[in-house]
Amino acid sequence: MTSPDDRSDPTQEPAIRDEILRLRSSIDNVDGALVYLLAERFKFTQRVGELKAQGGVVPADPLRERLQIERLTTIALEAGLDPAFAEKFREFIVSEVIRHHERIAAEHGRAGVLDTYS
Ligand SMILES: C=C(O[C@@H]1C=C(C(=O)O)C=C[C@H]1O)C(=O)O
Repeated sequence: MTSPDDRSDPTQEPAIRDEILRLRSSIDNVDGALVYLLAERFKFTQRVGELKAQGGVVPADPLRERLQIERLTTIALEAGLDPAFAEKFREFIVSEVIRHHERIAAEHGRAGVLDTYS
């Protein structure tokens, strides 16, 4: 099977080129897995957002986030990943989730107003 990276030929030296292309194929697999995992994570957080809106719970949960940071810092250190990078990545995703939850809460609020007057 060809990978999109086969079109980008990094060098004429066959041994080096072949290893880079093999590595890129594995990188493509990891990137694909990350996208699938993120899609699954957003499905779960979407449902949490709906439940929070129903239950009148605010979107952000700083205590839960502190526990996530502690846990992910430990895992990053064990895995040999820079924990500062792991935290930047977590924060990037969670801030997007909170934006989604704010939107769900606003929509829920509007639906509530419509219910009241319908
Ligand atoms: C998903 C939640 O809402 C927010 C998003 C979080 C996340 O994406 O992991 C964690 C805590 C909250 O700030 C939650 O409370 O579990």
